[in-house]
Amino acid sequence: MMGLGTFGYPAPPTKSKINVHYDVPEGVEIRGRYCEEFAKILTKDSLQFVADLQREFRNQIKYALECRNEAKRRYNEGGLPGFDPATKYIREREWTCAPVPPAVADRRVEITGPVERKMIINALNSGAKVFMADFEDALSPSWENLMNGQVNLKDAVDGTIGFHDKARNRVYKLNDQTAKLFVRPRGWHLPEAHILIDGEPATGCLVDFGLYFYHNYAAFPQNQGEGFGPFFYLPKMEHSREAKIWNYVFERAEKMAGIERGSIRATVLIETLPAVFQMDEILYELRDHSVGLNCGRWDYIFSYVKTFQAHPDRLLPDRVQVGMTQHFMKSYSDLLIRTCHRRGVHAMGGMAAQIPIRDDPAANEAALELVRKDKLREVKAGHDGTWAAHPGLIPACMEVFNKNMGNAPHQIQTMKREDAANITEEDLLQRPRGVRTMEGLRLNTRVGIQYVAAWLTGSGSVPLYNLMEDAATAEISRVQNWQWLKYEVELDGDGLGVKVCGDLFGRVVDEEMARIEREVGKEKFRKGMYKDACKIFTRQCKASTLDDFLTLNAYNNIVIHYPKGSARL
Ligand SMILES: CC(=O)SCCNC(=O)CCNC(=O)[C@H](O)C(C)(C)COP(=O)(O)OP(=O)(O)OC[C@H]1O[C@@H](n2cnc3c(N)ncnc32)[C@H](O)[C@@H]1OP(=O)(O)O
Ligand SMILES: O=CC(=O)O
Ligand SMILES: [Mg+2]
Repeated sequence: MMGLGTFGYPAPPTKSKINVHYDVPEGVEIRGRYCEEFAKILTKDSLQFVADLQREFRNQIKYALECRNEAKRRYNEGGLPGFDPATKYIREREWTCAPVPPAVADRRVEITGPVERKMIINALNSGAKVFMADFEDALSPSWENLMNGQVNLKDAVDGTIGFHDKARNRVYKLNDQTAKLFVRPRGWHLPEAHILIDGEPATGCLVDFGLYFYHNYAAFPQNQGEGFGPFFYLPKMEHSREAKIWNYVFERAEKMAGIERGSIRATVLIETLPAVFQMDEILYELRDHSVGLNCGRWDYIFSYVKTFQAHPDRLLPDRVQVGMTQHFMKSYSDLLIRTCHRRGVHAMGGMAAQIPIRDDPAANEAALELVRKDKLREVKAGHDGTWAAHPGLIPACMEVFNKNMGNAPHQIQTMKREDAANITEEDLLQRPRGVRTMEGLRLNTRVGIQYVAAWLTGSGSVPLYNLMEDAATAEISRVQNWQWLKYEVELDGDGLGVKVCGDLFGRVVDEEMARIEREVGKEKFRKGMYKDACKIFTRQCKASTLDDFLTLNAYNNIVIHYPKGSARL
């Protein structure tokens, strides 16, 4: 029989259960490993709920994704994203979203992290107001990670989650006071290849949402939401039609659960360039279920490159130079604040990528100072809260927000930012300023390869060179390399005047692989997946047509079907 690890954490697979199957409703097939703990999540009823969502919304999802392709075609033919004249009435009329639920009125500092058991406990205990548990940028979506994540979240909502780190003989349990939980499902574009519905891979986010909602809607409002919830973050949308689907999904879920309409609340990440022109429209679609927007700054930068992939006049400078003070980034954050506050909901700031540096106090202080500066800019601009990547950063972020917001839970009424009403399409699209360097190319390459290597082995967020790296930051590295190679840009920032070409990139890849091997050590390099990662990353950087998503392209590498060896996607 499958044993259980300490505190109910599923133990590694044993042979005896390989041929045991999940009890599934008609039309549903599970191709992921069987585990008794997973079976408590993958019940017939919860799978029926996921299948119902899939059947009801699959055509709308397909259509929304086709519309993304259609928009891409327009941008590739020289078009620019902009405000939609057809929905001017939504932008111009006065209306507000439903009032913010009391449980999450104060969100001044939010911590994010993957749905890993120990990290969930640490994050909930971190002193942050909110924990965003991530099935997305911070998670490698392997079957094990996803299903363990569902087990962990259910225990977290029930308040029973615990963990025993045997190696360090350390026991983890929840404090009396914990952060409020938000969950971020995957984006619309990612399939779940281990669950087939009517012969097709399920939509990843419907699996994440459906299973989590089904198992937690009853306990959440009582334990976490003060009558509301569950709460969600929604990633990577490009248009309000995608928000409309989420709104239908929420209504459908509320109906199934017999809970009041508007119980579910979600914050939408504005992290694609097209979406910045749809902020009112997105809030409008979700007005009964909204609790704000968030500046997903890293994916936003990635999206700028992707949207302008056929516009060689809009190339990015080195990644490190594309910060929030670039005019297009500042305009995006200001307009987001104005839009949210006008509609009565939170305008959340984004993630500073710095993390604590344990072995170098001076470097640590410098990193902390960068975080403080970033958070000060956010709170003064009018953001109601911000993101931190690590528990060690919570006190510094909290101090900045406390000093500037005092006891007020948010700035919705006090920072209207009417001045931002004049922000134009040109402001939002303005070319970023800066230079390109060989070191920029090298850094992109060694970060990108190491991130993919981690992702292939199950880690979706990693510390690299004292920064947090996740799928969004890695995407910037990938598409920037692609863009520079495609347009053979001149590296104009280091006085060398070298042009990026295939030969140069090949040499950079070889040298950076050698550097990675030196840095991580021969043993780890040999055992890790650096060579596979290098293949995937360089292929994507050199592709004649830009892949839409690094993780979509790499996904087949982490799909493990049972019985082993059966066909993948
Ligand atoms: C662009 C975006 O989408 S941003 C949002 C998505 N990205 C993220 O959420 C990244 C979140 N952050 C992380 O994953 C981690 O901080 C990393 C991977 C960057 C660094 O993690 P580590 O190498 O484990 O850091 P470190 O060794 O300093 O951790 C110290 C302790 O803090 C814990 N910790 C670190 N980050 C977090 C976190 N975000 N949430 C909870 N606990 C955390 C560690 O588990 C460890 O706990 P322990 O002392 O009990 O063992
Ligand atoms: O999800 C957040 C981002 O910055 O991307
Ligand atoms: Mg993101």
